[in-house]
Amino acid sequence: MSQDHFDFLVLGGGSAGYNAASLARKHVERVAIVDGSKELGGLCILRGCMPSKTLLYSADVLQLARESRKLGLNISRPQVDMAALHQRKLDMIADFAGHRRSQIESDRYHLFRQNGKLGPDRTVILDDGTQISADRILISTGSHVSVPDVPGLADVPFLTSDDILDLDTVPESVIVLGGGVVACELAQFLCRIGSKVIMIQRSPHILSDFEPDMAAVLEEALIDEGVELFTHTDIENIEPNENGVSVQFRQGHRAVIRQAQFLFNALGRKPATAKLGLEEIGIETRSSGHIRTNEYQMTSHPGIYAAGDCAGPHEIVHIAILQGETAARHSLGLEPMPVDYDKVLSVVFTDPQIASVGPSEETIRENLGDSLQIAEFPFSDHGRSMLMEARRGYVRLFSSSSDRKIHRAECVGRDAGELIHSMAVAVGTGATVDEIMKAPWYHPTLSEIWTYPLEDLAG
Ligand SMILES: Cc1cc2nc3c(=O)[nH]c(=O)nc-3n(C[C@H](O)[C@H](O)[C@H](O)COP(=O)(O)OP(=O)(O)OC[C@H]3O[C@@H](n4cnc5c(N)ncnc54)[C@H](O)[C@@H]3O)c2cc1C
Ligand SMILES: NC(=O)c1ccc[n+]([C@@H]2O[C@H](COP(=O)([O-])OP(=O)(O)OC[C@H]3O[C@@H](n4cnc5c(N)ncnc54)[C@H](O)[C@@H]3O)[C@@H](O)[C@H]2O)c1
Repeated sequence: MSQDHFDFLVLGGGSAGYNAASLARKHVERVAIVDGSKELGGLCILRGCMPSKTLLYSADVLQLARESRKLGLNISRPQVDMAALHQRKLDMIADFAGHRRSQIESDRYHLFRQNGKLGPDRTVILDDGTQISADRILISTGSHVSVPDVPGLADVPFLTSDDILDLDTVPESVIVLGGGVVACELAQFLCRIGSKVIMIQRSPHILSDFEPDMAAVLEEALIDEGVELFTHTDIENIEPNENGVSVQFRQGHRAVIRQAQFLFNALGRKPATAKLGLEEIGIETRSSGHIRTNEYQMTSHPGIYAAGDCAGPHEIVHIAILQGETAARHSLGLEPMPVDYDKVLSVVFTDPQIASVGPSEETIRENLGDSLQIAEFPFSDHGRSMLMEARRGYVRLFSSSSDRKIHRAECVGRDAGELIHSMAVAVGTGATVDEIMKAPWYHPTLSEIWTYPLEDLAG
């Protein structure tokens, strides 16, 4: 075998690519990782999940301290120390990234620190013109911030999530464009550290991919904390002014103008597929730019797979890893399970947190028809959440009178991202209400809240 030919090659060494390479390396000798980023580690570690959750956790503690009087405590003037917060984030990320870098740079892999594009016959052409090839290739190039066609947006300076995660001072005021996951998590963070935050969302409610009831709880919390929230808007113009930026928009018949020191573009991400030469070798993409794959992550080109944000349909790390590993397994003849999104698990790390598992409510209603049974319980009536003063939110279960399985679960409230996992086990394994009821539930825990809707469904 030639020195520049590999058994398995990943183009992009983030969550999808690295995990696919790691799995492939257990079965074949020559595995190549091609990644041209300034720093190795991928979005999740460097500019996504880990830095954002590091900062959000501190902001949650700050808020708890601010609300401590409710708990009979007197914590005077809690406030953020931005220099220390920023340094802690840098240290945390350096640690995670260092670990990943040592894995990728180990002699288990052949690492090429350049960007690449696809050539004919399963070749990859690196930036310096070198050509390498492989029996199997995984495209896992991730995504970048999108700049949609909003009037004026392309002509004004704006911050992205990368900039917010790297702040070492508190911005005086920020207009957040969008109401997706990034917008909600980071708008609350900005508000809690002391910025005046104005949020402008096009859809009728924030988190448009989530159920309206879930979003409503968070909207109320954001407004109570001081975020000025506009939903159902239509942006007409964005322009710079001497103090920063001004955004002109309509909300119904009302014309509104808001100004702030900074604009934060949180209008979503686009797959990083434009410069890969996909069209030239016949790899199909969707209108969104995502690479079209089947349930084994195979593209339209034999021997070439795609996984993670560049393939979609979800931009979530555990899905990127699952897709990458499925591609590696399939390409090596290891007969993986096909990837299906029926049991998709989502968590939004706001406060209250928002979490769900299973198909959307609309799909469940279609699938279950008259057999659908729904039961719910509010945090405001549950002993543990009451004593924690965590009264916002609810849990809701969707079952069927015919198979008695738990098909979907929703949780909005304190630690929802942890609480959802017991129901993720139920939905993931196809457990029935009666089977889950047999589990012991400790008193008084937050988890115990699930027993109320379970008992209702059990009749
Ligand atoms: C602010 C923020 C917070 C997030 N929080 C969460 C969270 O809490 N939980 C969660 O599940 N998800 C979260 N996500 C989403 C998650 O980070 C992504 O879904 C995930 O990291 C995508 O992994 P990936 O492997 O597809 O891409 P990436 O990790 O982006 O990896 C792609 C790699 O490919 C490289 N590359 C690109 N083009 C080329 C090329 N031509 N040649 C060679 N290399 C190339 C890039 O440099 C990069 O290293 C968050 C995202 C953001 C922006
Ligand atoms: N907790 C987590 O798991 C987590 C955290 C952060 C990000 N992520 C993932 O990262 C991805 C990116 O998140 P995001 O929030 O940047 O994107 P998103 O797609 O979730 O949200 C983008 C928002 O911008 C709005 N928008 C888009 N184009 C617009 C336009 N032209 N005019 C007005 N509004 C417009 C959309 O309606 C939406 O509300 C998501 O898929 C998300 O799953 C996950």
